[in-house]
Amino acid sequence: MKVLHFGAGNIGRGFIGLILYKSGYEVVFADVVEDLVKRLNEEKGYSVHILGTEVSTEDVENVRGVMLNSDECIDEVETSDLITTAVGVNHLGGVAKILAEGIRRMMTKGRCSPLNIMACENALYATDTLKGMVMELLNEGEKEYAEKFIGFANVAVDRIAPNFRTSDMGPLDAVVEKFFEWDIERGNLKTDLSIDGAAIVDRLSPYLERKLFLLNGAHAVTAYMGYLKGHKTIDEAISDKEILSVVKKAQEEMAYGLAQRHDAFTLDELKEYSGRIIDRFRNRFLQDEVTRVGRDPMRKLSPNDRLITPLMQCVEIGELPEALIKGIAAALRFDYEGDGQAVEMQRIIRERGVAGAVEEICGIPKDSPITDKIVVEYNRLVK
Ligand SMILES: NC(=O)c1ccc[n+]([C@@H]2O[C@H](COP(=O)([O-])OP(=O)(O)OC[C@H]3O[C@@H](n4cnc5c(N)ncnc54)[C@H](O)[C@@H]3O)[C@@H](O)[C@H]2O)c1
Ligand SMILES: O=P(O)(O)OC[C@@H](O)[C@@H](O)[C@H](O)[C@H](O)CO
Repeated sequence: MKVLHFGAGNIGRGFIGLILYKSGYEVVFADVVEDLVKRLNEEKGYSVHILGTEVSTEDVENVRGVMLNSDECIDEVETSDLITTAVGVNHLGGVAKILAEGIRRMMTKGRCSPLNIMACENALYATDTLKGMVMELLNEGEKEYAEKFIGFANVAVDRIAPNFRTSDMGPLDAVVEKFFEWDIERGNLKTDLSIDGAAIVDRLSPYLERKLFLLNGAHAVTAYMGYLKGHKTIDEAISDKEILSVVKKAQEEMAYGLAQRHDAFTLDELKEYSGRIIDRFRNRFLQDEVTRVGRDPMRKLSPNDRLITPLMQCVEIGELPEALIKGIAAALRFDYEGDGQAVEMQRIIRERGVAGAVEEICGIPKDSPITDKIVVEYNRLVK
């Protein structure tokens, strides 16, 4: 069994590559960084360091690398049993082009064995997004072939994989926390999957929303408030009592909205889940930077992501989530110069004002009472 995984970054190597290797897959990585691909082919393996109060190491062996836009990569698509991605949702377009070429090649060669594809990105229904992009590139006959043989399954993936490395780690080594969760939507798989530790679920949306809002939404609030107060890492930020109280309150607000929408979890279960997330943020061994967790603020503030979707869910049921709004205001103040989207967002704020930026980035009308509230909080926050 072979998996082609797009994106040999933190989560690609530290989570997806490791789990699939342990489940018996031969792992091939596709990436856009030449040095990384070269190193994967030279070293053929790496270690994953699992850091917490207990420390352990697991090895991944027999790996290879291919460049994204290469004929070799299209061949790997054609001969893979499984394809996964962790490239960042904004980079799925480049992957879609190669997948379309690969599917064309599968069809030409008469391949009749199914292929499952999963986009392991932090976004709502990223695999549906990828499928849409691939289908746009196929003709009618190819689309029919894809519908028959390619399973596009949405997933929720969870494991914190920071940028932190120590000097005794190899250049390909990855760092992760011990906890992980991988939920896969059953209905869109074309063939059974056996991945150690992954759960195949009938209804993915409650799991996906729970993870994206209560973990990633809370993570973002921690990062943006932490950045404003000069904290460098997530564990440092969450140990700040003022930040902790806003993050916990924001989780409560989002959980309330979630519980109204899904009967999969009770409010108490969501509360317990939220508490476990906070404990994970406290992991000081990960040294997870607030600038990594806050990266791409315009993506995180977009209408279908971790902050604005739960905000609008609360508004729909007549609630105005004060703490979440504070987190959103803090996100708008993220001006880290090492982040292209932060720089662009600050340009928009300078040119259009905060309300104009909320309209452009978050999709909330400029003259809405929600925007007014965000602007008030923005003005209250001082760096
Ligand atoms: N790090 C985490 O804790 C974590 C956990 C769960 C999910 N995720 C999600 O996984 C994705 C990757 O995150 P990460 O932290 O590993 O980022 P990362 O920057 O460490 O890795 C991304 C990798 O993708 C490569 N890449 C970019 N565009 C590509 C393309 N078109 N084709 C192939 N490779 C490409 C980059 O060169 C890089 O090696 C994101 O969507 C993120 O939200 C991250
Ligand atoms: O990867 P992003 O930029 O969407 O979000 C940053 C973090 O919240 C994220 O990477 C978490 O560490 C991860 O989702 C944990 O499962």
